[in-house]
Amino acid sequence: MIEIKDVSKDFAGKKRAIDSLNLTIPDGKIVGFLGPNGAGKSTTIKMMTGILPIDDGSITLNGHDIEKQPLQAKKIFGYVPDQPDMFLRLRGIEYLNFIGDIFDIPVDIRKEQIETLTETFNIHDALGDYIQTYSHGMRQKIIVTGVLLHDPDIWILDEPLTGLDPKSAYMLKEMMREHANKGNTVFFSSHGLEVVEQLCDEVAIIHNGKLLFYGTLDEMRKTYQSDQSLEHVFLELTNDE
Ligand SMILES: Nc1ncnc2c1ncn2[C@@H]1O[C@H](COP(=O)(O)OP(=O)(O)OP(=O)(O)O)[C@@H](O)[C@H]1O
Repeated sequence: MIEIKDVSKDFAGKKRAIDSLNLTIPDGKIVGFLGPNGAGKSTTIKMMTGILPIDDGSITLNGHDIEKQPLQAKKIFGYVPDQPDMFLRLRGIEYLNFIGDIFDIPVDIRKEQIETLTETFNIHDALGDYIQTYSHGMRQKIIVTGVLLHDPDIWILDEPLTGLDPKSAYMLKEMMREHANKGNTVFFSSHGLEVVEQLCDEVAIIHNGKLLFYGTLDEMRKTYQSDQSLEHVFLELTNDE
């Protein structure tokens, strides 16, 4: 479970990026995080993962405060950033072994998992290459593989499906469902409303740093007395005019 309590964030000289955000993301569900460009999705995710400091409020992951207990909190989540341009000077296999080392994954289990996951995502043949030479989708897949390798309870994924080929996107969606069905937390941001409609148990919609809606799609339709698609309600909700 992720608990965001009264969180605010300001960047110097700009309007408030996140404004008193309260959101509890439960276990056992896939929760989609939606909002127009600049709404505050990545900023929220970066505060959840300890990349950005929180100005006001607090965030806990399975009870561990990300700022007060960063090591405990960081052990239990995996994060896929929206821009997977990291560790570019490492070869794919070096990156995965690095993840294996920091999370103490025994070498035999690690080897087997790397084999299976990279075959699934079709990047096995590129493991000896530098990440620098990977395409955007391949970079995403190596980071997703790293997350799956250490098998954290909580998955936090920032636009994980953007840039993935159809088979890899399908596999990742299946894995997300399986992970949630086991009682874990899956939270992901997306601009793909159809994917969210198809995959998520609940959605959170943010706009101008404020939460506009949180609940199931059925609840959303009831609240807004609409039998229309998520796209329709989303556009209505986030229309500033
Ligand atoms: N490092 C930063 N410095 C200054 N302003 C920032 C920084 N990061 C984000 N912002 C601002 O915070 C607001 C929220 O941005 P954020 O990246 O969280 O939006 P987003 O919902 O993830 O958008 P997108 O869908 O385009 O990825 C925007 O106004 C953005 O300009």
